[in-house]
Amino acid sequence: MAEDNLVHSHDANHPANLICELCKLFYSNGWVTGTGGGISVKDGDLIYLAPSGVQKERMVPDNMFVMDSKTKEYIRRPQIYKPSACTPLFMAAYDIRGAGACIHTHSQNAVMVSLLYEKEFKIANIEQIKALPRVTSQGYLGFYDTLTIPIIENTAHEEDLKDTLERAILDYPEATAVLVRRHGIYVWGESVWKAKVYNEAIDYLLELAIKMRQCGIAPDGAIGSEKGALRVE
Ligand SMILES: CSC[C@@H](O)[C@@H](O)C(=O)COP(=O)(O)O
Ligand SMILES: [Zn+2]
Repeated sequence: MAEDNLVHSHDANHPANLICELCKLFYSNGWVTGTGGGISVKDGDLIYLAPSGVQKERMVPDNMFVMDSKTKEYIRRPQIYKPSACTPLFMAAYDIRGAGACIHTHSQNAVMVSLLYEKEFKIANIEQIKALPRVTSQGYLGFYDTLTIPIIENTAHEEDLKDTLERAILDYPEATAVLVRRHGIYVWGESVWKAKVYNEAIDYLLELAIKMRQCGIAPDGAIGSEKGALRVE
């Protein structure tokens, strides 16, 4: 079809190629196994989306949907597939935050944290926090800052998360991610590479927080508060 030139490129950084490459990487981290999760990339006025219900690590550029971000109409629509059920959630990150890419994972670290925390996840005083943006002002969080990620309730169907995800994005203007209880996480960024780094840094911090709690250390505790836990002097 004529629209094939929208997804055929020798450029490794073309969004259709990047979605396939990154989903393989995410699969190897256990983030998009069993068809769950995915990633969408925005390139100018074009939004690239994966098909629904497919093995995300086996996708090829030909499988990609392309949407016009202004009209919200598909300008490339592979007939044998439906677009990802995450599409309305990805759109929330594009429309409300002006994101350049949005990642959705079913990371077990995200699911575990959603079970351990009520309304929001917090972690402080850990070096990896410095990989995350301030969002409402220039620059990145500092070592002494607290990272906060809101948690919303899951719904029976992915697309029904849209309203609560949008509410959380508006209620937490400093957040670059939203956790979905018993489901996973949405992480977005200004570009595909920033979204990738934010997702990696957040997943690291979620995993660390689970381990800290297992050792009786509060992830958002003050420096030194861990002394009462397992530390041997
Ligand atoms: C294991 S099914 C998971 C889906 O319901 C959904 O949560 C998901 O993340 C992927 O949706 P998809 O429509 O395949 O892109
Ligand atoms: Zn999902």
